[in-house]
Amino acid sequence: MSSAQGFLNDWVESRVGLGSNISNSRNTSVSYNIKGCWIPLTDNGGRRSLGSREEQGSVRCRRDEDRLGWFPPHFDVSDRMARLVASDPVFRKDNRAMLSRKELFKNTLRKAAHAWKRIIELRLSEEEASEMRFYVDEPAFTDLHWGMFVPAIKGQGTEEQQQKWLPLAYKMQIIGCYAQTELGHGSNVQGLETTATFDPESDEFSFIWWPGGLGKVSTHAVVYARLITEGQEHGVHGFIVQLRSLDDHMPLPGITVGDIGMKFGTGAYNTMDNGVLRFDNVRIPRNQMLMRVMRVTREGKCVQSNVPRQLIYGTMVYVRQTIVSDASSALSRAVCIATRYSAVRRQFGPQDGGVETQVIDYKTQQSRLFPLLASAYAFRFVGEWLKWLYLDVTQRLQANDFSTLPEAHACTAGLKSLTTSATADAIEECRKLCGGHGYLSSSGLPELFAVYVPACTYEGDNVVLLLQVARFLMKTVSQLGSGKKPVGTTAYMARAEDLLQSRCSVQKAEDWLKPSVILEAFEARAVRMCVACAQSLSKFQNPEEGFLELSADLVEAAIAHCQLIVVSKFIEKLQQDIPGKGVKQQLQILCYIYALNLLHKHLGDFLSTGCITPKQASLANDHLRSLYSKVRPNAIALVDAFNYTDHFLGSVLGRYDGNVYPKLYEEAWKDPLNDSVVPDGYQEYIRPMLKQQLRNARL
Ligand SMILES: CCCCCCCC/C=C\CCCCCCCCCCC/C=C/C(=O)SCCNC(=O)CCNC(=O)[C@H](O)C(C)(C)COP(=O)(O)OP(=O)(O)OC[C@H]1O[C@@H](n2cnc3c(N)ncnc32)[C@H](O)[C@@H]1OP(=O)(O)O
Ligand SMILES: Cc1cc2nc3c(=O)[nH]c(=O)nc-3n(C[C@H](O)[C@H](O)[C@H](O)COP(=O)(O)OP(=O)(O)OC[C@H]3O[C@@H](n4cnc5c(N)ncnc54)[C@H](O)[C@@H]3O)c2cc1C
Repeated sequence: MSSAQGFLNDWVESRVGLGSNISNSRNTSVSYNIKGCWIPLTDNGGRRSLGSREEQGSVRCRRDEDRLGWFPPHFDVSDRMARLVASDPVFRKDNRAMLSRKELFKNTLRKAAHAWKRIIELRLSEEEASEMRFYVDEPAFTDLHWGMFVPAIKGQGTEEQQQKWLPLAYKMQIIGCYAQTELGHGSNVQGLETTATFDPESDEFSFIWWPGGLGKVSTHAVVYARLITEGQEHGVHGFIVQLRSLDDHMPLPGITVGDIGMKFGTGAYNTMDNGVLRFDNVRIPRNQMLMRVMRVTREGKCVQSNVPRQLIYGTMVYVRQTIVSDASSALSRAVCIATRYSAVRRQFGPQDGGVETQVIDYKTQQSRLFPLLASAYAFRFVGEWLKWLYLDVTQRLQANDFSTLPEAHACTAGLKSLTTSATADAIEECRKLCGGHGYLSSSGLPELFAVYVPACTYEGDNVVLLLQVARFLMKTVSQLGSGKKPVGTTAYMARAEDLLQSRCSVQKAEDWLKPSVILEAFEARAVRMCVACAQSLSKFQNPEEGFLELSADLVEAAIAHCQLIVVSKFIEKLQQDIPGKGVKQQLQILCYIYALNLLHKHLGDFLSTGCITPKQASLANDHLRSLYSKVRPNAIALVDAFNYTDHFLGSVLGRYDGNVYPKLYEEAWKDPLNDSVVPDGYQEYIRPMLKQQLRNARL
């Protein structure tokens, strides 16, 4: 689909198939784009009060007003959508923490309906619509409709089923959710208790089920249940089930559906109607089972297709891939707030009464903040790469090549886990980096944290996902001697023998500036941890027992492997042509910071596996410290490059103009508690208490 074409028409008309599973696949490429472009710093136009040091930098983010040269196409779209949303009063940021659940939810419905109206009116492309959703910045039922319901039908439905359901879904004439998790089973999908029993008499299924899904909006769901025909079980499959009437939105007979109640935080993810659903002998036609993987005949016979069973999990692979890019967005947002505020905030300083020090100039602040800045870039690049990997695997699947599916599963699962855990921790760290004001709602950080943390759980608990990576790695190690060459992200394991013996060549701090040295240290660490786990596993008679016993070590090995992927994709990125004066050098510095900070944080792994010596670790740390000084002059430019509008950031501390204190003061007066000078409850509680004290004092 070209972005010039209308989003709605194009989606409806496009030929559906597994290969079109990625929403913005046509815009995906192996190369990377960053939102923003760089030119030598000239002046700051007097617009900002973020202190002075950053103005000494050699690079600076270009904003709309100084368009001069190269812009990645994605930047244009993203920038346009950011401004469209920011200038539309319907999309104004409510103070979500202050709204009741009902108001919150209704506001979300209003915004989602308005977004859809604008998408149609403006004939937005898929990429534009997706950017609009991003900047509206409110979790909504539409995420599940477009992000899971539609992909589930595309990935698991037959051509016929797609032709029937997708046009309805594309026009939003039906709204769907992804109903897989039960009260008692989430991670263990094969353990789902919901059953779909085929009844050959009536050509229908019946269900009993308890989901996490959409409690108030969806008319339809893809429900996952264990298929039973002729008294036999045939594993978990997806079924399209209508939940509510398309006339009056009432639940259909046999269906009990509602919201599961308030979740973590105020505002935050409570804009979403996560739901409870119960089926009592609900019957659906046979052809509403998604049958790409397995077909049930009119007589109730199961016919397996040539597509692997694992494709039933395909929607999760797709969404996990999108979650990695989202991690970079959430992280860059928090880092943008913390970095700008750190340049505004001054504490302590010269004893002679001179101006106090900007907190961003403290080495401790830099050592906490700059690795997070580096991670935001690292996750962006690995997210782009993962999109490419996903596109590649879907194209191969179309051609009946299933060989890269296990790797795609391991990469999406592992990187989803790594990036969401790091991002959730980073948002909280950014809050602390902003001191007391970071705890204010108006900093934007508390809500960002509350909205973001469930990403560590949904789409697969992060530990459960790392155990999937570990299984894949153990399989790879076990095949090393068999002549089967590891490929893709495990290709380095082919050099296992060398990597088990290798000695790090670093002798002085600058030696850590060689990408090959860094890569080899990370490869050696990952191989050694994997091989050590494999050796320990081999001592168990029962491998499953061994896997359970060693699971904590296996998770560590999986993390080492995933960190290697992120580091290597960052290094690969730097081998490409990167336009803009000084840009590549800055990215190089961030890449080293990302890698050396990981090395510092996981020193135990590197030392205990003998990959590096204590002396080399100390040199790495010396070098890391010196890199912070190189980032400092460009720190503000590096966060401006994310090109976030103040509307999107929703943070007084992260304002582009740095005008923090007057705005904090202004914001405080907006609180409903300040509507009256004397608070409600004064007469009832405070006055009697004060009078009592007075009486006691007189006695
Ligand atoms: C404002 C309005 C705008 C409107 C318009 C906007 C337009 C916008 C356009 C686009 C918007 C897009 C938005 C996207 C947004 C997305 C938002 C996301 C919100 C997320 C909400 C949350 C949803 C959920 O949580 S859904 C439920 C998720 N559940 C899980 O993740 C469960 C986790 N568990 C599992 O995955 C599995 O059970 C398991 C893998 C842990 C275990 O499986 P099991 O079979 O029991 O075990 P195992 O034996 O280990 O595995 C068997 C073999 O299968 C392989 N395998 C496992 N998983 C996969 C896989 N996924 N893919 C491939 N292969 C897999 C495994 O390796 C084994 O293989 P082997 O070879 O036999 O070893
Ligand atoms: C905000 C939100 C939105 C959601 N949206 C949806 C949705 O749209 N559709 C849907 O179907 N579901 C949805 N879910 C459900 C979500 O997918 C599950 O909660 C998730 O997959 C985790 O499963 P669980 O709750 O069973 O966790 P559990 O598996 O019960 O995890 C509990 C603990 O046990 C540990 N654990 C579990 N298994 C193992 C193991 N084998 N080895 C070691 N440790 C283990 C985990 O690490 C974790 O610490 C949503 C959840 C949230 C929070």
